[in-house]
Amino acid sequence: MSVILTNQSYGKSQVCLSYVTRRDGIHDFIQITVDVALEGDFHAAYLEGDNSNVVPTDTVKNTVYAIARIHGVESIESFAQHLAKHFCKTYPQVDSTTVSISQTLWTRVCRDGASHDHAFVGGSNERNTCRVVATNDSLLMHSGLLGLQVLKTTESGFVGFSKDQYTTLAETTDRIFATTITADWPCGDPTLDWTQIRDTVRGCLLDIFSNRYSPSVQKTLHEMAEAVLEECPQIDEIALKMPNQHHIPADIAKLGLENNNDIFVPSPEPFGVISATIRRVA
Ligand SMILES: O=c1[nH]c(=O)c2[nH]c(=O)[nH]c2[nH]1
Repeated sequence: MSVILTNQSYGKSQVCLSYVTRRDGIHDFIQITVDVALEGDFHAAYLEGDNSNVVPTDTVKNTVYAIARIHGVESIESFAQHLAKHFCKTYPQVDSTTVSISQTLWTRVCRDGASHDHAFVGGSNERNTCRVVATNDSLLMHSGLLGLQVLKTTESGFVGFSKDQYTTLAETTDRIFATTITADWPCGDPTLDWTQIRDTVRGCLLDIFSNRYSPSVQKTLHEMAEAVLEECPQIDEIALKMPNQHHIPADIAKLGLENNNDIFVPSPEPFGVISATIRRVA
């Protein structure tokens, strides 16, 4: 039988690192999980068992910590950039390196308006994300966030949809809207303040979600993306994914009781999946 190796990459996943910055007794804390994938001239390892070009994934893991020591972790984007460039610069057999980072969020403890110097609160599933793809002469960067879980108890409806013999969904102009937002946007310019841009994006997403009537997840998603592109001239495109996490009115009529639109069954599955990419046109 004749076969062909059409593509290959390898690396290390889920490398966890925590990083403390100390400035005048005030500490910052960043916790990240890093995935690194290398592409390049590794064919001989697959085809002949020749490992001479293979940078062990164990070395890849160690390099994550070494680059943190050398360059620091000022932002996930700057760290991903240093790490991705390192493999391309160091190993001629590496054509391209993809570094994906997910940041676990810790917020400073605040009491009576004062932020604590070195104590933080965690616990949310929200993550900041980035993905960098580097070669020796190109750099592709994306920033993002995921796990931003939001819900509103009114100002959402869904009417006028297509109906056929299988449609049972009732029209409503007052329903619960719950979703967990994933957002991803290209952010190639190395002069950008990625952290500040992410804060603005997050603010726009929450503002539109909270303060505009939603005739569908689709329309709200589009309005959220439009607001981001309007507020952030540095971003030309944003991809959003917003599952529709249904809270279905409980059928208590069969119990002889009336549902006043206040008793719901949270329904984790199945769930609607709504996603789109919206781009600025000149
Ligand atoms: O906002 C919505 N969009 C849909 O496409 C859809 N489909 C559905 O059953 N409920 C909803 N809600």
